[in-house]
Amino acid sequence: MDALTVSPGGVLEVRNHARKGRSLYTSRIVKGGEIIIDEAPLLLLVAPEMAQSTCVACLRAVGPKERIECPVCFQACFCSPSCQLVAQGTPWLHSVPLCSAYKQLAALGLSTDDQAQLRFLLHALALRHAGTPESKRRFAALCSLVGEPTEAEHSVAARLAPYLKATLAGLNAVESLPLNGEELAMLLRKEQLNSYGVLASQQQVATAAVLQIGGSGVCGNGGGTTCGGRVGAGCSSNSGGAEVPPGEREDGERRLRGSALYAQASLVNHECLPNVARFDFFDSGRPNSTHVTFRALHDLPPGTELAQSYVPLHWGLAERQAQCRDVYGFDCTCPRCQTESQWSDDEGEDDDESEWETDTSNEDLEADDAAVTAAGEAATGQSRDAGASGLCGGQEVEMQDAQPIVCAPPGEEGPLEPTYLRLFLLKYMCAAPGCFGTAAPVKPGSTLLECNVCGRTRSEREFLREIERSQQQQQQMQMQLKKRTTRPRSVR
Ligand SMILES: C[S@@+](CC[C@H](N)C(=O)[O-])C[C@H]1O[C@@H](n2cnc3c(N)ncnc32)[C@H](O)[C@@H]1O
Repeated sequence: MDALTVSPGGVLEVRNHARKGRSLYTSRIVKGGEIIIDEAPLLLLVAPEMAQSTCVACLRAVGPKERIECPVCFQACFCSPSCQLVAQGTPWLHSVPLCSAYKQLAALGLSTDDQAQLRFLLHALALRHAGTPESKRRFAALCSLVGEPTEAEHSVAARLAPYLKATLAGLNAVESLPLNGEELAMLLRKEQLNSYGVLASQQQVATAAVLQIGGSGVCGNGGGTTCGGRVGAGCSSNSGGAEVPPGEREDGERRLRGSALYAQASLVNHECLPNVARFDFFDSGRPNSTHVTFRALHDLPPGTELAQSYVPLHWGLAERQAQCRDVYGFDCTCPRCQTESQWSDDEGEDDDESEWETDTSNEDLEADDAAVTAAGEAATGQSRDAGASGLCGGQEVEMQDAQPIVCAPPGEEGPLEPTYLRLFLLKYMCAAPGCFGTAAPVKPGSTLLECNVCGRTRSEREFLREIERSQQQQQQMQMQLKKRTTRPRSVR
């Protein structure tokens, strides 16, 4: 496979994957914890229901005391005078034509979902209309993202076109803008497939709860990844470590403050067991706070395809597959799905109690248990036979003294070893109650993992305690199974 392009730092290449389209591959060894993408956005969009608490220039969450409301349209706010200046002076942020379009839009009394889609179209068209080298570059990058419109986008585009025309009066350029349905539908599809949802901060969620702000600015349980800003994609945020994860709603969905589109980050495909995690820093106050970064979960050899999960790691097989199919338009056949679809078949047979009463079940559990023990020992270097090999991902891997468990996926083909899957989820899924973010090493070589949703860190020692707890649960299950298997059949 020839590389289509090579990233400036030479770490990544774009290649075509037969099934997934374009994809990013490592071109050298990448260490776990290394940042392999650090990229500025093409477009930032604030969710209409968060317009009073999210800076339209940098997507920072702002409290009522510090926010500066747009004195013209009252439909946007800024976190500082400098952001106000930047937004008003940038054609695709909040320049006079967009401000005027926002004002017109607010007067139409549309649903927040329609407003969100119209705002996206307005910003995309403002990019196209601005005609500066920078806006042309951004619009070309937006058009190069994947996304052939479906019937759904065609009908939404046809329905929204008259409203768009009405609100565009402020751009003074209705004639020169591409208002044909095909182009609008294409833009909508590209946003659906490629935008990243940005989680609301805790304060925004609390305020929204008090004001009972509804709307569609949510994503399925914070999943997302990359894509499907309004509904699905990569909702991650480092807005603080709290009991209730930022952005979480009672119904388990996470509220979004907005979404962002990135050129390179949009090329990262999906696997249900990712090897990178996305981190964002909108509330950090640091330079480049709108950049998205991707960190490797573990060491990646050259030629590894980058994979993020478009859905939260804790989602079940059926939910994950439905989201991939319905939102992103593909059937996920990744190793985790293959493995869990076999489990589902087995589970279907569990209704027959005799299945549980075979000795094989116990043997399987004991084998798993031994593997977890071996991996756990290897993780601390406690193995009695240091340097011996242990079971990980169905592969024999060399366990070295005091090395953390590094379970690199065993390749695309075939299902995974259940123990590998269990260890992977224990290691990389945030352990904070109800969070379900993805954890990656804080820096190359570190064994401290940081969650990309709540920001909590977990040491290797804490991870080992998780393994122990998991083992204890398994042992309890075994005891229960043994009790059942020793029951005389006649008393069933
Ligand atoms: C954000 S884009 C990723 C980059 C895309 N492959 C491209 O060529 O631009 C998301 C789209 O990539 C494809 N894709 C991502 N992960 C996939 C997977 N595991 N299997 C099949 N297609 C996948 C789907 O078409 C999906 O809608």
